[in-house]
Amino acid sequence: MPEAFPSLADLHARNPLHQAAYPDASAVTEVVKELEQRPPLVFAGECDDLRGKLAQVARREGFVLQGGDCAETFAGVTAANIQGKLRVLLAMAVVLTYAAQVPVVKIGRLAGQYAKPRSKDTETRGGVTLPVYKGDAVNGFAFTPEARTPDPRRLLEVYNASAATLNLTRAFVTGGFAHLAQVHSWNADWVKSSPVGKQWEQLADEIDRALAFMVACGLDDDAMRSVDLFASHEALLLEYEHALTRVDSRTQRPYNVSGHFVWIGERTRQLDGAHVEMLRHVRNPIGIKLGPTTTAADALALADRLDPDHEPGRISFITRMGAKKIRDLLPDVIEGVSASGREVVWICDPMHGNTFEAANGYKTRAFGDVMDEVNGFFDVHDQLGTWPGGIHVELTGDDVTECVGGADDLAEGDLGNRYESLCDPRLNRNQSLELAFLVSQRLTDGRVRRGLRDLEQSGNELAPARADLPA
Ligand SMILES: O=C[C@H](O)[C@H](O)COP(=O)(O)O
Ligand SMILES: C=C(OP(=O)(O)O)C(=O)O
Repeated sequence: MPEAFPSLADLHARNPLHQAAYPDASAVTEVVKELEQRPPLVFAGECDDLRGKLAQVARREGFVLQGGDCAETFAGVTAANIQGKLRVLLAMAVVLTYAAQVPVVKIGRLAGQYAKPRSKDTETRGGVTLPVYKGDAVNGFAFTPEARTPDPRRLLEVYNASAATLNLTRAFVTGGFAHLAQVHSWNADWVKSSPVGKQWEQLADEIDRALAFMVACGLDDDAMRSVDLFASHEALLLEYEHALTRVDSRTQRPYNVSGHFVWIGERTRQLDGAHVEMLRHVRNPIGIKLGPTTTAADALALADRLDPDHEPGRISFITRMGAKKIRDLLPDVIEGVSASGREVVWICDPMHGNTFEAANGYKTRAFGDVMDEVNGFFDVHDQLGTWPGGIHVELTGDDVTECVGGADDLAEGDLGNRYESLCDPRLNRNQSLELAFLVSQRLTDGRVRRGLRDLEQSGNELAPARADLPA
């Protein structure tokens, strides 16, 4: 008999971190009641489907691409903005699937990513101190006392914005927009002169030819019409996540129906904390961020608490150690978890350990550091013989200037041109696509190396000559 889902009061008794300090408790109660009446945003069966796909990834049969805004905004719920994000995610997925030949599990950081844990509770400008912006789910970005006061009614707007985003996303990915025959049109307005734009055009041409060949052979290309794209966000605000946890009529078990995949952040993953307690009861596949202080014992304790049954696909560890530290810190954590016999999904978040302040005051990340962390992630998995299961990236479909470097060589002086993130800097669409090409190269290298190893082990006579290829 599964344990009862804890009440909101039980969770609050654990002193949860990074919550909103609402001035009016009765308004919170009203909002929670209303949210509890709203229909689910996702279905339990879809969460099970994703758990199955993640189990395949853990078995080395796929790769996760998880990406989207650092912080979604209500103003950003427009067709153009959502389409832009989907185009870049789908393009990255095509690069990984076609170039690296791995099935890609696509998970958007979208339709719910509206709340942010912050380093400080307040912000001071010109001698005035106000509550810090904690995401549109909590308060407004404008630097006024009215905007910065947490307002629980914003949670209803989170629900509405997420529903609208999911609705359009479902229409895009199943209604023909994602058809592989459209790859050219997804990015028709991309700068063709940029190196990554040219690389994309070449790949799109190849895909066109491959599809034409399939059709000429009499094969149906209908399977290429639609794709699966799942929604994810950090399960941070207890009022929202709790109100959207429902008992599934098929299984009588609780599911968080605000997104298919929810994760616990680096700042709220305390073993006895409210977030771990809440998510240990739900059946969704869940992510856990692991920063540079994580030990193997921490990771194992979290896995034991959140996945006592060792259920395939249940747990994804999203590591974000920083480019300088990953090669030293990650091996112990992976070895400790692997030694326990667990098969988890390992995902690399190369963003959150690589943030710095530019000389002109912008919070930024360098594309070189992002790539260095991704390379470190692949290096460590190659050395240990474990599977690098995916990447988790903050990105946008627009031409923003928030991260420096990349093929277009953005400099710190360019950051002010188009810095739009309300929290952390995102890769723009060229940087995102460039990252996908580099990751696809690492996956291809790994495939070649594993193929050679298998060939060698099988005693095939071709093996000695091939084994001379670079390690
Ligand atoms: O996205 C992660 C955190 O919410 C973010 O990095 C916190 O930013 P801060 O350190 O500016 O508060
Ligand atoms: C807050 C985030 O990351 P982390 O918990 O890893 O700091 C995030 O991904 O938005």
